[in-house]
Amino acid sequence: MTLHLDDLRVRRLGECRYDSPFAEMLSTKQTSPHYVAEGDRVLLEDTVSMLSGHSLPPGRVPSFEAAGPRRKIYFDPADVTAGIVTCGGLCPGLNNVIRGIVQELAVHYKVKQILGFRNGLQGLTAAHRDDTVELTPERVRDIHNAGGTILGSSRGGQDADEMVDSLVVRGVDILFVIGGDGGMHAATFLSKAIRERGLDIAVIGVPKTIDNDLPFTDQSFGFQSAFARATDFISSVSVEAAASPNGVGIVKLMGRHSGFIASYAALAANAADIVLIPEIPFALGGDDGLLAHVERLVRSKGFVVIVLAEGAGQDLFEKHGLPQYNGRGTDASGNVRLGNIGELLKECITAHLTAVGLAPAMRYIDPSYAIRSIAANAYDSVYCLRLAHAAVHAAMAGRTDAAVARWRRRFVHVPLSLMISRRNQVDPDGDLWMSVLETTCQPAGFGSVPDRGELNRVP
Ligand SMILES: Nc1ncnc2c1ncn2[C@@H]1O[C@H](COP(=O)(O)OP(=O)(O)O)[C@@H](O)[C@H]1O
Ligand SMILES: O=P(O)(O)OC[C@H]1O[C@](O)(COP(=O)(O)O)[C@@H](O)[C@@H]1O
Ligand SMILES: [Mg+2]
Repeated sequence: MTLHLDDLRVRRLGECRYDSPFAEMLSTKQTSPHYVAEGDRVLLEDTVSMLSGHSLPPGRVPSFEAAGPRRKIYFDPADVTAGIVTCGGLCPGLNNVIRGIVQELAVHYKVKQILGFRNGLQGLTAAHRDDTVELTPERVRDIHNAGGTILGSSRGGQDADEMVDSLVVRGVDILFVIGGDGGMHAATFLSKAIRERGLDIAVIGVPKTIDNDLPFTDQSFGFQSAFARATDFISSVSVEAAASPNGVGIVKLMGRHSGFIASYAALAANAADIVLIPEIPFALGGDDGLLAHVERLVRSKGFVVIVLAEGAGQDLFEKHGLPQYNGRGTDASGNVRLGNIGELLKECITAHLTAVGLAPAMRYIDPSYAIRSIAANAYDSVYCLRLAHAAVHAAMAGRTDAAVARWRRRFVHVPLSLMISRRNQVDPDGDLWMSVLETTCQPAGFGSVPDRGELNRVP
């Protein structure tokens, strides 16, 4: 997908006429290695070859608007009611983002009111719109010390027009949607409905997901805390496997379509022999298949440690006639329910090793919810706070239909249309996967497999 400068422009509700509380602080600021001034832009691409491929003057090269406070703002803070909603699966740092948004809005902009909608987008339906939480600095003071979200979250479809009605009824001028790919889709549809009705409401997304599968953001918040926690489980399983005759340790981690958690956790633990991710299909049988490799490792080193993402090997269920582990339909938000690849591997590896006289000591764990329900670590706490500040500045300056993100270490505004335009996945030809191969010493592939494009097609 070739992107042009115009694809990266963010929508504005109108002219900024009010003085910003940050005007004085900004009066002397200009772009420096550590600051991108208002009006300057952040490059989409960062290699000489990609830049020279455009043959465009610098001002026309694809770039994002820099996030941050503006000298002039769109909304009169004294009249602003803001709303916050958290959607989808839990992720470390949700409370940090809520707290950061509330503090920035209340302390610096001194807005009129901040409402927390409960239990995800369900809170924006007619039946639940009046059951909001009044968010004040006092109410959010300690929430960042806990995982989860004080607002609650949910999956499940809601009608965009009904949600816009709720915003109108509750007098909301700015809505912050903290969500993953689903939440960003919902925010896009909300924005569209708002535009079609000619309403003056800003919608700003804050991209959230432990899967790190959202595009145009270096890493989504909470990802680092989540994979750090996953690392502990890999280390435990590896100790168990190493201490058992023919030990086989398997850790199944989250990651529906993207193997970032599995890859990073495996690198951090530096104890896995095999990493399996959705982006790289694999075969079980044959001399160059997964089972033969596992057998070789058990024979040569005495044990094997496998880290896998839940979305890996989804093509194997049909192929091996194992319908009992097959995924069934979709969840309430339309996400495909996956087959349990961990159980499938556990069964196939046990059967194979037993058949060749190496009956294994199987150590299988699935710590999925244990890694995403924790509080944010120090790094993510800083990141969440800065994203929250960026989200508030964007909204107060009348930006809408946009998300805030960190891109190439700078904070930027990304149109929501781009946030939902594709999925971020581990590139089998990229340097992250190369590091995984270098660390695990696993072969580049296991057996002959279906075409990658077929498997990873974005639905
Ligand atoms: N394509 C879509 N269009 C509109 N709303 C969506 C879409 N996908 C998901 N949603 C809504 O967004 C919310 C969050 O989506 P979900 O997939 O559960 O989590 P996440 O935001 O973490 O990806 C849900 O309430 C869901 O109904
Ligand atoms: O059991 P749940 O709540 O449906 O969540 C499972 C899914 O949530 C995730 O943790 C994150 O997904 P989202 O960020 O899109 O909500 C996935 O890795 C996992 O498949
Ligand atoms: Mg999602």
